[in-house]
Amino acid sequence: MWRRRLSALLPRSPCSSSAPSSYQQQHRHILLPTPNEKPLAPSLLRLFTSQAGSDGGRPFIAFILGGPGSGKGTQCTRIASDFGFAHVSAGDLLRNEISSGTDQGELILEIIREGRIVPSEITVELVRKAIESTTAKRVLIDGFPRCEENRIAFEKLTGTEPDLVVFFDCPEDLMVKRLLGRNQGRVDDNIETIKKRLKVFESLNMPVVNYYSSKGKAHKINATGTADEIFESVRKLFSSLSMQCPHFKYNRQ
Ligand SMILES: Nc1ncnc2c1ncn2[C@@H]1O[C@H](COP(=O)(O)OP(=O)(O)OP(=O)(O)O)[C@@H](O)[C@H]1O
Ligand SMILES: O=c1ccn([C@@H]2O[C@H](COP(=O)(O)O)[C@@H](O)[C@H]2O)c(=O)[nH]1
Ligand SMILES: [Mg+2]
Repeated sequence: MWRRRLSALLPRSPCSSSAPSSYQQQHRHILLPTPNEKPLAPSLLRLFTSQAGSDGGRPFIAFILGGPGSGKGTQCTRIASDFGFAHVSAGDLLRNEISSGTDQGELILEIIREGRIVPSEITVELVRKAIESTTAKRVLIDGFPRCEENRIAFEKLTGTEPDLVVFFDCPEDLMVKRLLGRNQGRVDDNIETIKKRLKVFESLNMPVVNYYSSKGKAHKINATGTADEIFESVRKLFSSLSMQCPHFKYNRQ
């Protein structure tokens, strides 16, 4: 199931930047709010009573989405530690390819430097391998899918959809401030590339968030405030899953 040929499955339209689609405009309003210890909506509850994460099946998969600098990586580290998830960062997988000097490393570096999206053939395969090689029962996929083409390619190749999508909602000015202060030597943390990444986020990443919202899978988290404050909302969301869903057991093994 995880090993279908990706090139045959890719949709025709590439992940290229464009103005927000009418689909995007129409669906922005339907994100689910963060639960405040309230019961999950029936549509979400159905998702979490599936067999994902149970013995013998595939792991429980959560896509973690949000703009550049919205705090995905920061929050994923905490979720992984408190709720027993493996943390797969698509950006880190791509950066590993660059530092390993693989054939595709140079192409990936050029694309990341320009704030564009790496072809699905490359990223989906890296993400698939990472999921397949983990023994964890719960996996966070941080920063993927980046566009509808990525999403469709992943779903076709793996024959699966995420069980949960978390969207970190953050104003642009705050994201820019955080990125400029990150100081990790990333080639894309400069104002020119950041502006491009923000455009790509609006035009190509948001349609993915909106797609999963329309399917009742996406939870929006307010990503302003301190990392501790944001994690409090995150903790409520993941705790509510564990209370209501028999297959989402997060006690450390
Ligand atoms: N709530 C917060 N308040 C202040 N700074 C934060 C907060 N969350 C994260 N940061 C800092 O902002 C920077 C970006 O955070 P992080 O790397 O988690 O974002 P990201 O969404 O993973 O970004 P990217 O998409 O570029 O990988 C980091 O330096 C991080 O320490
Ligand atoms: O699925 C993905 C994930 C990332 N990229 C490229 O990498 C950079 C950095 O990603 P971060 O998640 O911010 O670490 C991103 O701007 C893209 O250029 C990608 O193409 N596809
Ligand atoms: Mg990150």
